[in-house]
Amino acid sequence: MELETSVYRPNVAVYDSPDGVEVRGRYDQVFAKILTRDALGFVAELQREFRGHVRYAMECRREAKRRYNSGAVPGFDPSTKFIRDGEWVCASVPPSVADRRVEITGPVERKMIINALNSGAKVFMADFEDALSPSWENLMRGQVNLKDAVDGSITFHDKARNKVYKLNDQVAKLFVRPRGWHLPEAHILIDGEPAIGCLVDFGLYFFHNYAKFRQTQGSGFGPFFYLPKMEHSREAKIWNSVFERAEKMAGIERGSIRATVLIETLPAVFQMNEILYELRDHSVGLNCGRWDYIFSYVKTFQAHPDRLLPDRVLVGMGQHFMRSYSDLLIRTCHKRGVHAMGGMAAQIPIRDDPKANEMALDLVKKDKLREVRAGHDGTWAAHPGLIPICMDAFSHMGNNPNQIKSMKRDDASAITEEDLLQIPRGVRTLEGLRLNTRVGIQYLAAWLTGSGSVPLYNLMEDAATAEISRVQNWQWIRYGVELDGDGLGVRVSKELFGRVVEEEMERVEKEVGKDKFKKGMYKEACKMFTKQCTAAELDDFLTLAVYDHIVAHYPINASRL
Ligand SMILES: CC(=O)SCCNC(=O)CCNC(=O)[C@H](O)C(C)(C)COP(=O)(O)OP(=O)(O)OC[C@H]1O[C@@H](n2cnc3c(N)ncnc32)[C@H](O)[C@@H]1OP(=O)(O)O
Ligand SMILES: O=CC(=O)O
Ligand SMILES: [Mg+2]
Repeated sequence: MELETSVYRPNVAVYDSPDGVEVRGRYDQVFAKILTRDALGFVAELQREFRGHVRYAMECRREAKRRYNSGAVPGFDPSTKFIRDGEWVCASVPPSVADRRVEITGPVERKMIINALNSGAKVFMADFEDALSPSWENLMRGQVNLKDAVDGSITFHDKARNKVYKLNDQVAKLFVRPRGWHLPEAHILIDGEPAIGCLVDFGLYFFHNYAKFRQTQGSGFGPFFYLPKMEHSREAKIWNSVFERAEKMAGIERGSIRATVLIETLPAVFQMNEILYELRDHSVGLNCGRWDYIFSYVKTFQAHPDRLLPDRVLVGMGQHFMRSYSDLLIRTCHKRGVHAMGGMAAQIPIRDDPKANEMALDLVKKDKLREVRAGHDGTWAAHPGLIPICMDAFSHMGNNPNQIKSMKRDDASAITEEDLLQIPRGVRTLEGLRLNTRVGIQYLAAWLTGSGSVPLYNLMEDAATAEISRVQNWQWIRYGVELDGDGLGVRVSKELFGRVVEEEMERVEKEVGKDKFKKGMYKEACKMFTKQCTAAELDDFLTLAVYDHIVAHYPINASRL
């Protein structure tokens, strides 16, 4: 089916919602096939059953933040030592996803979904999170697209190129990543309050697709999910209960749904066993979400001026704390019988510069070889052009679908709290401040206009990478960091940052061209980014702080005419 959403027409119709549910997003006949009374009813049930637990988990995050801001550091929890030391394993890996050596990721856009499923990767992670700007249009089109993808009918007509896209016979296995627990969905009110974003993403997708997915993709298992940005096993426990509730509603066997948790916050690295334990009947591994992990390191230590990061470009997987995190993740997953997935290299193919392209691809190759040799069972690719390189690197596994049994990494059991927290080495420079600024502003301008992942300076940028730019700037300004490089002892201040912003905006205008600059949301993004970087208190999430700017409520009075 070709997706043709109707043109905006106010006051024509409203969604058929159950009691207590109000949809405030634009009405569209195509969206109405997703926002059915029964599907909304299921989302409302999830919200009512779990909202108290989610509220408590978010309060615990705030309490942990208060402790870190008073000087504490995260560490292993003595009260759950029995879980870390215990000899339990997770449910066995479903055969349909035993081999996940290369996973492509991308937002839930129609053409991207078809391209990703056809890309030759083993898995496609369809993203409602880091790679998606969560506007009503993007979210609802995403749901429509996924439904068409699961039932195999998805097509896309690129009118400019007169090219029709449809699925190949062989496609990647689909995983879906809902938003993190912290994000609300302002277009759906349940009992008068905004719905929890991830329960909307999960609930609607599960409701419409579980039966078909299990038949055509999961060989009796599924659907499959990726779970982002958790900080504690209590959050994994909520997901486990959500899965059990969904399985009960669908009348399918407990343990059918499987999920890979991203370990992408610093507190979560101390909870990997506990997270797997909570999800042991529904787990299919952990993944090194390296970009959010770096963001989380800065955020966790926002009040620790003795733990500042060097320039963003220097915080790679070679830093001791990053290597320790990935090694311990491999060891933990393989001990528990599940996949230890690698992460995303930010390089993407560079079309107009063969030499630069060769260097970028070489960096990707090295990163993937490091992952497979360390014992990872698979990796992420941001672009179809990277899949051959990733496949080639993971051919190191030979004919084995994964390394769960063969790479135990017992040596990594010696990794300590100090290893995981070790301060990364490197310089802090004016160029680092400049790069953070021009990337952060351009990313935000794209996000405000509906794009959640963009190519900038030949790298993939998404919400996680932009967060690093924001929080690093904030921290450097907050502590008046002395910059390395010119021997002048220049310190970062609001005034210096103000000049950098002005100069970088001029540069951006030149680079994108006056016309695009004027028509885009660069000035608005600049204002918001500057405000965030200079705020007295660090906002927890950039996308949460600016979310109101992409909320578009359907005119309530018109809808009742
Ligand atoms: C930190 C994290 O969370 S990482 C995970 C989240 N981030 C992501 O998923 C990023 C995914 N990648 C992307 O969004 C894109 O590759 C970008 C924005 C980085 C680059 O996009 P572009 O510059 O438009 O790519 P480019 O022009 O080279 O695309 C060429 C073709 O590849 C396709 N393509 C590019 N990336 C993808 C992808 N990830 N999945 C499927 N198809 C893709 C394009 O649709 C295009 O197809 P076409 O030739 O049929 O028109
Ligand atoms: O989601 C992945 C990350 O690196 O962040
Ligand atoms: Mg992430």
